[in-house]
Amino acid sequence: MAFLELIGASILAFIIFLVIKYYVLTKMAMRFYANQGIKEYKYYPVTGMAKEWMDYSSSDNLKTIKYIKFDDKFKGEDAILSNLLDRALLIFTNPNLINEFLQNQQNYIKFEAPVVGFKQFLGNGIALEEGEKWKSKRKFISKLFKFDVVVNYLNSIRKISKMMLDRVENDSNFSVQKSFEAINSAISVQIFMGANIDDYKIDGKNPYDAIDTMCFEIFQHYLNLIPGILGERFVKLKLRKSDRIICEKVQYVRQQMKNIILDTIKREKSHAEQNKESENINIIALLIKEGHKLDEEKEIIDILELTFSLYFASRDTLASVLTMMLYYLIKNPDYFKLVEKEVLSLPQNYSFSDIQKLDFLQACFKETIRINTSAPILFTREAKVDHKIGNYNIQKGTYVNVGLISNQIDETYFKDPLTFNPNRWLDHSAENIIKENPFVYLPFSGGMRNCIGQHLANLQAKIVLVEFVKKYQIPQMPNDFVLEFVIKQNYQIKNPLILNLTKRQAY
Ligand code: HEM
Repeated sequence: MAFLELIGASILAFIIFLVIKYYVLTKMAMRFYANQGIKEYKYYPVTGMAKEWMDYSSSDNLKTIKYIKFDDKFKGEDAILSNLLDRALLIFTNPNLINEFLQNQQNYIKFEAPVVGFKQFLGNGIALEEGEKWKSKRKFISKLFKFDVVVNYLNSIRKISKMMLDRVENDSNFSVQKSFEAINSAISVQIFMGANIDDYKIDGKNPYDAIDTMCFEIFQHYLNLIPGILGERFVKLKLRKSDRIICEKVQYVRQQMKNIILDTIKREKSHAEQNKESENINIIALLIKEGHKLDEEKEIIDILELTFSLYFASRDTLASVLTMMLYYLIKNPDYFKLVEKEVLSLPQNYSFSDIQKLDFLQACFKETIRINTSAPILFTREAKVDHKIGNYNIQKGTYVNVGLISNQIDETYFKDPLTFNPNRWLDHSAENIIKENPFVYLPFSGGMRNCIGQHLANLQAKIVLVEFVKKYQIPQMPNDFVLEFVIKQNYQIKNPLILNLTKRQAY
C-alpha cells in the first residue's frame, strides 16, 4: 500500500512539476512581455510555437508569421508573443526592432534543438558557431565571398550547371527542387572543396547523394525518443545497435569527405609549388596561400566542418529559391518571355558583366526572395543576458526570432504584396520604399550574422536559370500542382513540382 502511495505521489509530483514548468512559469514569462504592451498571440502547451512549425499536415506551417500583418488584430503590433517549450518566444515584426535585434546579436546564442543531431556529427562549421570562434571563422571565410573572388566562380558555375542539366535523365519527369539541389551540390563541392564531383563515389553514390542519405538518417535517428533525450554522448557510447550503425555511417562519410579534402590539399600544394593558379580559389587554396601547412588532423577537421556548413547553407536555400523563381516564371509566361529574350541574346561565353546586364532576370530574383524566400525567419535565438530592444526589456532566457517575410509582403510597403511583379524593381518603386525603410526587405538578414553568401547566391541563381532557359522551352505548369509550403532544411514547396520539359530546337 505504502509503495502504491509512493508511486501515486511521484506521479502527482511529476504532473505538478510539468504544470508549473510548462504552464505557470511559461505564462509568467509571457506576462512579462504582455505587461510591456505586446499582445499575446497564443500559448501552446509544452511544445510552444514549434507545434505549428512541425505540423507537416499544414498547407503552410509558417503562415502565422508570414501573414501576421493580414490579421487585423495584430496588424500594428511590434512582435508576435507566444512560447517555445517553457519560455516566452518573441518574434519581432517591426522593422526598426528587427534591425536593433540584428545589430545586437552578441546578446544571443542560437537555439540548438532543431539542429542538435547535425551539430554533433557535422560540427559547428560557421552558421552554428558562436563568440570568438565564430568571429575568426567568419573573418577567414569572408575572403571566399569577396566580390572579385565571387566573380571568378562564374566559369565553374556555368560549366557545372550545363553539365548537370545535360545529364537530366528524363526530361518528361524533371523534379525541379531535387534537380536544382543536385546542381547546387556539384557547384558547392567544386567551389568550396576544389574537387570535381565526378571523381568521387561514396558508398557507390555521388558525394552529395551520400551526404543527403547520411543527413536524412541522422535526422531520423534523432526523432527517436532515446537519442532525442539523451543526446550525443549516449549515442556515441554505441550501446544500441542503431547507435552503432549511425555512428559508423557518419564516420565513413566523414572519412570519405576527408579523403577528398586530402586530395585537394595535395593538388593545391603542388599548384603552389609550381606557382600555378587554380581555376577557382577554394578554402584549401586560400589556406595554403596564407601559409598554413595543413598537415594536422585538427586543420583537416576544421576544413571538413566548414565545408559541410557552407554546403548546407547554400545548396537547399538556393534550390528552393530557384524552384520558386521557375514556378513564378511558368505561371507568368509574359515574364518568362522577357527572361528568355535576355538569356537568348547572351553571347555563348558570357562574362560577369554580361550577367549583370540581365535586368529583368535580376528583378525576378529580387522579387522571388521578397515574396517567398527560403529563409523567411532566422534560427531562433536565446537571450544570453538581460538587455533592451527598443523600449522593450528582454529577459535572459527568452527565445527571440524575427519575421523578415512579414514586412516583405506587407501592403504598407509593397503595393499588391502577394503578386509576383518584377516590374516593381525595374521602375524603382520597391527600391524607393527600401531607401525610406531599409529594414523591410532583408532576405539575407542583416547585421554581423547576415548571409555571407548573398552575392554568390545572386550570381549562381542567375547562371543556373540562364542555363535552364537556354536549354528548355517554357514548360507547362502541371494541372495538379498545388502550391503549399513546408519548413524542412529551409522553407520550400511542399509538393514536388515535376515538369515535362521540351528542349529548344537549336540546343
Ligand atoms: C537565395 C539563397 C539564400 C538565402 C535566401 C539565404 C539567407 C540567409 C539568411 C537569412 C541567413 C541568416 C540566418 C540566421 O541568422 O539565422 C543566412 C546565413 C548564412 N548564409 Fe545564406 N542564404 C542564401 C544562400 C547562401 C549561399 C549561396 C551561401 C554560400 C555558402 C550562404 C551561406 C550562409 C552562411 C555561411 C550563413 C551563416 C553566416 C553566419 O552565421 O555568420 N547562403 N543566409
